[in-house]
Amino acid sequence: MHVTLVPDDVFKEETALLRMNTALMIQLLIGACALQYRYSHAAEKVDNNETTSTSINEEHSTHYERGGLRWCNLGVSVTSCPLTTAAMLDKYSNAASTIDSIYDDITKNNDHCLEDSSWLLHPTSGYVPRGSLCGIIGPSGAGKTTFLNSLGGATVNGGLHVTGTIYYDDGEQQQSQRLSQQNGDIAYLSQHDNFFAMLTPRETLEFAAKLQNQNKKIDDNKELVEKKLSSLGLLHVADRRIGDRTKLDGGGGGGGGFGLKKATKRAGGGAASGLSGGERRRLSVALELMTEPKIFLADEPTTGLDSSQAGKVVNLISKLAKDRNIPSICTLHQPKSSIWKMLDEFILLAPGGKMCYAGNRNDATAYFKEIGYECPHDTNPAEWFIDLVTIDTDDLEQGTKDIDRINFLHHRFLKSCTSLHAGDEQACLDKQQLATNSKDAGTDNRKMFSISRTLQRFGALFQRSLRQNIRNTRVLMLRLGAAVLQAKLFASIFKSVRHDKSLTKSIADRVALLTYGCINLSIMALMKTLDLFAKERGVVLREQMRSSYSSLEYLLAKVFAEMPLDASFALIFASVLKKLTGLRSSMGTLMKTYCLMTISSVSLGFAIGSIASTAETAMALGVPVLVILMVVGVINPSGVNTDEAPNLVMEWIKLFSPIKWAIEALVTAEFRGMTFEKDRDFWGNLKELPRMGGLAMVRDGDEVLDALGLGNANYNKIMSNLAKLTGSFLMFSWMGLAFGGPKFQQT
Ligand SMILES: Nc1ncnc2c1ncn2[C@@H]1O[C@H](COP(=O)(O)OP(=O)(O)OP(=O)(O)O)[C@@H](O)[C@H]1O
Repeated sequence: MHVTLVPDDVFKEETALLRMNTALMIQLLIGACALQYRYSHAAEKVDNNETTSTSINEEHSTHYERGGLRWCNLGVSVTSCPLTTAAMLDKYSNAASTIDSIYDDITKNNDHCLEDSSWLLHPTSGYVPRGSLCGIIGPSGAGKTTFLNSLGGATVNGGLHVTGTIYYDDGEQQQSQRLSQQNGDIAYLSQHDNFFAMLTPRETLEFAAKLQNQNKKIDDNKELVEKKLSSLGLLHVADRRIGDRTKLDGGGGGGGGFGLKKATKRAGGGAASGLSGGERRRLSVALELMTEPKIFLADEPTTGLDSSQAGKVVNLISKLAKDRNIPSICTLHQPKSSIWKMLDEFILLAPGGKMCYAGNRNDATAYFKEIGYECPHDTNPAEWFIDLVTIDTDDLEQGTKDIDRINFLHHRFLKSCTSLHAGDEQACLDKQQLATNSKDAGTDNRKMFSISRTLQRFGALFQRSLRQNIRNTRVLMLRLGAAVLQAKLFASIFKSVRHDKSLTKSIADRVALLTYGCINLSIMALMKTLDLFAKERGVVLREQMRSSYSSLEYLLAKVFAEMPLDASFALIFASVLKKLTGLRSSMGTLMKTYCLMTISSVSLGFAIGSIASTAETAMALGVPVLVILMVVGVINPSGVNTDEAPNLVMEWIKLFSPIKWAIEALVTAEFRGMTFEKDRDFWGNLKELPRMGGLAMVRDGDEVLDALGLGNANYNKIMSNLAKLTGSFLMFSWMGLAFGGPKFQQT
């Protein structure tokens, strides 16, 4: 999103214009001491059949001096609809057009745009002054998040069309400036808190400080982190692991690894198993404030909190709006009266994103009273307003009445906004030009390449990834136990593969043993990677939206932090298997092959995770892919019929199976050059020969390989192919991360 800082003088000129054009500005002199939008009580006779009506008087001069966030004709539609608020006003009024012919033309050429169903957010213009907290309220599905996303440039490309322009006026500077989330100008607190569960709040903030304030010295960043922890009341949990709220144990893991013992001890030992909902929200706020944002947006910051925690969070956002003198806007679900009173401004949205009010909270009740909807004394105004714009979907007759009422309120709101007149539309268009011209301003210095900064970012990412992996001691112990137990289990199932058993009797079992080892390790590596990757996705998307680091830096950090750990379980599995069985391959060969195959499976997990948007999609994609690669990778134990023409599709899919390459490598190493014992008499030796399928009557290891279709196979070549496949998966992962993530719409 481009939010443009508009010079003071532009607004001052506009103010003068509006003063001249609007008779109602006389009211401004009376209310000059007020610092907010005001809804004038002065009656204005409008349509013939209407009684008195108020209009929303924007105290332009006062507001413009304070500066703030302003949007012009901001709308979100499902098809491209270049309509303006004025055209919308015309639609509802059904009266003779008072707007420029240009808008008439637009309307005529876009009939579908006049349909309510085309809009998720009907185009409107509005303003939130600096230093104020504005709440967006409305029934579920009204379009609150849609509106907030369009303000914050967080509307994902694909399907939806955002039109209009957004400006930021800081009330002081004279230069136009481009604002964006990438530059840290817009803080956007999303509905869900996403963190690395194994990190502490202090580490989480230090990581953000390192990446977002790369120009600052380490000590300055540390000081900043301490300040944030203190100001947001998080000092007492600063060294406690954040934990995962989706798990019953609040984060799992016994603690102890990589500095965690110290962290847990300081936080009060075993009781410290995760942050509460309120603490997590405050940590999210702290993360958004690591830069100096000029706008603070929050999507349902009170979701999942009890009323006391919810009040604290809204109070915090209100305080930061005032302390920093920035506009703060948050969507709120049924705010209780204490939260309602904290709001300076509020926006009422009806279904379809029809704005029915935007302005000062104190003046709202008077405005609605004037138009015939007086809030009863004993009712929370927030509830009353939400009820006004709620459609009864169970009762058809009542539903129709509700829709009529909403259309009336929406129309009156559009009509009351003096800033929506044609002259102002032109001002919007002028500023749109200004925004376009100033696109090059404000280069994001984090994007600039420098080796030291790249290393700094890589270091921070590596450390975070390592901590996340190594601190989950419970999972690590489980994986270690599984590696040892599975090796023991396989050894006991395939008893014939023992030192003291006949070699010739164990041919088929050897193939099966090596194959199961591959399948087992591959499943473990892939599933763990998909799970972790998907859990990190929310955090990474947020950080990438800020251009905190490149996809390559993130991927490399993960590769270096996670792969050695994953490979170590393969080493343990291979060593136990070698110890307990009579496999002919050396310990080194088993370790090398199982390790590379595990790394390849992890890379496959990265590749799938990079294109999956959620954990569910990753699993839904990962499991069938793994099954297919497993089925095509396993060698048919009854031998390969080389007379039959191979299925080309199958052969092509096989190339992408780490399991196939690993099995072939292990089988080749196991059987190449193997000779069978021949110390029995002729009949004894004959009796010992395998008699199963393609392996029947083979006389040495090379014949086994011939029977399995690996007569010309070379261990080193297969390993090199497996390494190349791993590289390809990593390359694909990088491309998936770099190009596959959501793209956001510019307004
Ligand atoms: N990409 C999309 N394509 C089509 N319709 C969408 C899309 N995203 C959201 N909607 C619809 O837009 C409407 C507004 O959604 P939005 O999430 O903004 O509502 P909300 O007021 O925030 O709701 P809630 O309070 O329940 O979170 C809903 O009817 C929703 O189904």
